[in-house]
Amino acid sequence: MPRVLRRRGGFGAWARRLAGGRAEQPAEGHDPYGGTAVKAPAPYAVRRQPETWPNPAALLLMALGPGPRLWERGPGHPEALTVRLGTVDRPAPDGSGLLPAVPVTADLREVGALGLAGPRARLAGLARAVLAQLAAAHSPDTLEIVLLSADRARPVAERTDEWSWLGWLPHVRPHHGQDCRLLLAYDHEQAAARTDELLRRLEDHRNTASAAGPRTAGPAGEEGCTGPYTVVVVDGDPGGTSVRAAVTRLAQEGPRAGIHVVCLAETAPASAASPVPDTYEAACAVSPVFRECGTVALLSGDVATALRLMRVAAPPPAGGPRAKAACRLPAGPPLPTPVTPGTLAAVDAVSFAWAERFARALAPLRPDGSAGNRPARVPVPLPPSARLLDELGLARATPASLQARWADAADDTTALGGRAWAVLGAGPRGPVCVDLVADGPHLLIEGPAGSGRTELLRSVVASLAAAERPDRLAVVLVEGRDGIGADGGPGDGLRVCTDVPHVTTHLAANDPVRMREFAQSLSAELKRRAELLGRSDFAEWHTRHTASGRVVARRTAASPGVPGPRRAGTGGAAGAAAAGAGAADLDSPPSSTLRLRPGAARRQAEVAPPLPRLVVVVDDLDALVSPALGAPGRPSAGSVIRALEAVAREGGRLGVHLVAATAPGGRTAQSEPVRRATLRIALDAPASGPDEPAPGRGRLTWPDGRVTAFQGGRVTGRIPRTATQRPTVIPLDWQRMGDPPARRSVRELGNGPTDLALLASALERAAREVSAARIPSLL
Ligand SMILES: Nc1ncnc2c1ncn2[C@@H]1O[C@H](COP(=O)(O)OP(=O)(O)OP(=O)(O)O)[C@@H](O)[C@H]1O
Repeated sequence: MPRVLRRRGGFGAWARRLAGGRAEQPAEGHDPYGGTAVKAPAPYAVRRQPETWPNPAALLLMALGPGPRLWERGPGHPEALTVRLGTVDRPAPDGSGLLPAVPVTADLREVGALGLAGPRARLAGLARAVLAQLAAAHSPDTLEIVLLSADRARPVAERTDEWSWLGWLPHVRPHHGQDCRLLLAYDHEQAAARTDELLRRLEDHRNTASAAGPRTAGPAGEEGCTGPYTVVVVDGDPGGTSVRAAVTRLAQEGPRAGIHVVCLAETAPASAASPVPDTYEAACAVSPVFRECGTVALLSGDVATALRLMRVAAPPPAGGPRAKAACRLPAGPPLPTPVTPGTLAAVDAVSFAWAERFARALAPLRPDGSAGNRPARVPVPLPPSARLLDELGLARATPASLQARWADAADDTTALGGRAWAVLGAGPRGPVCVDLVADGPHLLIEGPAGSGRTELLRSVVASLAAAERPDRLAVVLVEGRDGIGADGGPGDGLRVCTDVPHVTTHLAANDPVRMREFAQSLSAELKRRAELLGRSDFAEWHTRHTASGRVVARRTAASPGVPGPRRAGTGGAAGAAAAGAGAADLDSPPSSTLRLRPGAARRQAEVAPPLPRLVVVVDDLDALVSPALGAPGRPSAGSVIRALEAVAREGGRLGVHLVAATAPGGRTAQSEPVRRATLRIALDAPASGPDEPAPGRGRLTWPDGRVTAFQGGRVTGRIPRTATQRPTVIPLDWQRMGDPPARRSVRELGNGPTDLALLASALERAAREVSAARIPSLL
């Protein structure tokens, strides 16, 4: 037992340790290793409560449990990114003797980048101890770890063997869309890919920060970053000139964006034979990034079990002390040097076996925090394709999950007239969702042929339906072009959406009589709404009528054996409204050409509410504005356009939204639906090639001018094989884990139903469960 423990063991000593303060510095002026004796402010805390920084034994227990302290430090935690590097015995503040093994720590947020140097075996042990602490204290949501071990001075097999334990940590998985299986780099290409990803993040952070305006300065004069964090382990020389420059930039600017470099350099231990300045220069020669570290720890002593932790600063020139930053200027001759003597401690180091056991214990664990508690997602490159159901969070679209969403919408007092949320696809920070009520009322999709306009309209219909029940939101489909096939396949325009229970009407521009009838019905519906609302707008009317409890028609549950709720009143929309929700609110119904959907009228029991939201979805608007010569719908296209123009003008107040897709430019540019769209999407021309994204790539411009790029969610694809429960077994090759995953096209399950068909069937069952009344058709 160490002498100090024998002398000061027991509870008394433990209590005194808890009351500890800062580390004592060795006497100024005497430096057995020959460093420049500059009096430094105590750079690293030897702080209170040593248990804040658990020792390796406690760490392993945290992982194996897993113990309650696992991942205890969230973003912005006062001890976030603070690691213990060793321990020191020091006098108790009350002079009662020595406090044994008081932790010596470094806070990466304070030091920016941390350098560790020493003989390989001990250096690896220290690095393992540091990374294990970080992984135990921070969840993978809060911290990701990136390894760059591409130094060709050592054989790759040696490097992969040494770091193979790290690959088990959940923190090295690419959670932000990085193009690899694990955030590891063992060769130049992988190192370049990892640093490019991090530099993009840095850039994005800078853009976000400059958009947000000046911020308060955090520790070390940096803008405080409250996570998520990235620790980049740079083992030796990171590689060629470009990667070296990138890592240097990350070490300098990264801390502002929560990116911290931990640089490892293999050197002889600092000793009388290799004084501190020589060891430091040797480390800088091994890895140029070492010079960028704000604090360095040099292993020292004959067997390298001691550690010298030193702040790095410019040597004091004749004129007086200089700021550390000054010596980074290319013109400034003085190079940074560690401020000796620093703190001398006994090093923390763990074995490979310890680290592998620890990492494998963490491997199967995932944070269970609700999405709301998680740190903001960092922006990621857009995926080459996206599946709408995944973006909707409905990978398993069940009636129960849809009912839960509808119930949530019903409780939403800010969406009294019904939610109109449309998820477009995957964006840089998760799903991109527009709210036609708050950001609309109208949405325009422009794009050249084949850019995915029709598919995006289908996704809009599907996601609107997932967000609100069919008696509170109805959808009307209009195909501007007459080119609809008869097989009902995915290339079949908007017809594939007609199984969604919210869809009341489907019009194709191929029958002038029906088109004219539709135009009249739509105009009459606008008129009916205007009369019903009087001077109030849609939201006011719903506020009033929700307060008086008269809006949603309640109905008795369907008796067993009676076919579900595909039914409505027989008197047209206005008649149904009058019967359902208080005829006193209605003036005499306007002359109406509304007719029920064929086969929909079965029973009088359920009555549609009078004023659901209505979304008119129009594909190929340009073909309606300028119909081709000889197009069958040409004679009546004008009447449909006039009705759509009325929707564009007056729909916002009446709870009627327009979602239209068109080719850009031409005569449509002057039409009301285009001019009045507050939300605008521009889709890119389709491109072919293995690295090109699928159609549906575009940019959404919000009403305030912000632009969000997204990859449109596909909804007519078939369930991917990866969505099934079958495990995949692949050989583990650490060296290749940093490569982009093999690009295999997503194999879809044979001839199964499309995602849209699956969703439509779940929507239909959910509608039946909640006894949703059917909104009458416009035709
Ligand atoms: N988000 C998407 N993800 C994957 N594939 C898509 C996506 N959107 C569209 N596609 C595919 O691209 C092709 C063209 O799509 P779509 O018909 O929607 O384009 P469009 O702009 O309406 O063009 P057109 O009017 O000429 O048909 C289709 O084969 C469709 O399956």
